[in-house]
Amino acid sequence: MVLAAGALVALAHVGAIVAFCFSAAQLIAGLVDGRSADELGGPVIATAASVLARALTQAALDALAVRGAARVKSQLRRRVLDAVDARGASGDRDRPSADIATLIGPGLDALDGYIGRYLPQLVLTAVATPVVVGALLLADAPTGIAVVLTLPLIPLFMVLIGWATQAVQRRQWQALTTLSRGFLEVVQGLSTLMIFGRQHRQVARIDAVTEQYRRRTMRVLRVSFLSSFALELAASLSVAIVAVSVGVRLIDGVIALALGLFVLVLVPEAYLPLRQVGAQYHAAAEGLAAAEEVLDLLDAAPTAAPSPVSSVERAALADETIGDAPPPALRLTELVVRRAGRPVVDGLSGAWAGGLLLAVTGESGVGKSSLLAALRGALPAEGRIAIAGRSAHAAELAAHVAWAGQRPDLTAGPLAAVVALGAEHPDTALVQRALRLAAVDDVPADLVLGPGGDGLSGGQAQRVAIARAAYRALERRTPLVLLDEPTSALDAATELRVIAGLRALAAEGALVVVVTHRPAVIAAADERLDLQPAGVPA
Ligand SMILES: Nc1ncnc2c1ncn2[C@@H]1O[C@H](COP(=O)(O)OP(=O)(O)OP(=O)(O)O)[C@@H](O)[C@H]1O
Repeated sequence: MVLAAGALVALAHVGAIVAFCFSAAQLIAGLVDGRSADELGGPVIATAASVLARALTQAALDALAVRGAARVKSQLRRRVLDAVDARGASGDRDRPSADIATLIGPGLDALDGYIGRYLPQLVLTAVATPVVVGALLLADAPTGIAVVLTLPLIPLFMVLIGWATQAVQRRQWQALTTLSRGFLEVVQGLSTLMIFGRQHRQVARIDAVTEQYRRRTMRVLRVSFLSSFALELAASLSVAIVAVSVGVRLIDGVIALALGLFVLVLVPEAYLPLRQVGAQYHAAAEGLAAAEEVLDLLDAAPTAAPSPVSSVERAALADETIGDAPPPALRLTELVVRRAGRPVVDGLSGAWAGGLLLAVTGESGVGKSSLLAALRGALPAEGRIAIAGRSAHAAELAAHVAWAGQRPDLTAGPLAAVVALGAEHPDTALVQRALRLAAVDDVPADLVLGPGGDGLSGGQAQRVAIARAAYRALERRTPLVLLDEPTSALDAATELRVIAGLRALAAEGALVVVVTHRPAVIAAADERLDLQPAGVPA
């Protein structure tokens, strides 16, 4: 759509250029012939009008290009974010988050060059070159033929230069990615590095990567300048050939002055769009390297929301309405959860009623957090997950679940807003209740948390995260509450108070699933699910 509009405006633009060359040639020839001011009035007005039209159409072309680039970038950003979201907690060890941040930040910004300048220039060239060459052939066949013969030199140079450019641009892009990855790693691990007194070593590492990036950028600039020079040279030589032929024929009196001038002014316009395509190619190459990565990332993303339902389970999809007994809050049938292709939960089945505290135990790395991730729809799983008697697809699970992960991951803001995260109108009484259930009585109610829950101790942050899950569970009446090692940072007395709170939460009707290594939580649980390493019989 934008491209079609661009082609129309480009046609008007090239029309203005031809009109300008024609009227300017008429004007100059008229002046040389000593025509009167009255006779020259027409060409003056035509020249002024064509200059104005040229400027206006150029502005319109620029505006269309900027709008098109903004639209494509925002669509691509949204799709990349959706793709990252769809990967869920499965993570991607081949593509760290710093790479993704570079990709959707400076990477997609580099697409400006491709979409905002290169593509419009390509459209302009496709429209302008045939029109200008056609006009030249009509006006003066020998010049037209000379242009037709020399014009292919430019794309030839462009292809040769393009190969060299693409390689250096790609290496520059890789250097930028390495630089941001290294920088993010250092920033993330700065406190650890300082404890071990290794922070200064990182300076040299960042220095080295920055230096590499600088050298690669200079190489890109060198190639860019050299290629612009080569293209200019090719175009100038071609124009010179035509100019000499027109000059000789003017002296011989074979063509009129007005026609000769028209042809001479118009000839560079035949080469200009192609030359600019070459120049814009450099701006485009960096964006293309980024675009390739974006497309790779989108290709690698799961196309549809992963379904937890295997084909053999389709028959069992009907809602559970056996007798009058309430369906279990959670029923798992042959659940398989994979990490990096390897099943960590392999064929887990079971049913648990609401109102219970269920402790999920097992050795470190056995797959407890992965199970919770599957239950909240953040990790694709095979088999069947039924919540309150209804089979739930991965995309629906989050709505039935309240969750607190191993890390509190608190947001900044007043305590009540952090606890009532996502609620449009926080219920103050419910916030108080959630804070009591999570034993958060040592934090002032009016405390304003900094980024990442700054201002709280580790144990306090953990309890505020439990309160946040409790608020959601109470407000939305979620059948499932999932907590991943909620008491790992607590002293024994506080842990007992939190356990009492979790039991009270369960008494409201939810199934409270707690991943834990703590004996006190295991002892207080109504049921225990002890996960075994995949492949080992339970
Ligand atoms: N993002 C990931 N990509 C690939 N494999 C992963 C990823 N996260 C975890 N794993 C692997 O999956 C397995 C299960 O991890 P999980 O975090 O579920 O274990 P866990 O039982 O919760 O461990 P812990 O008690 O130590 O928290 C581990 O072997 C781990 O190496």
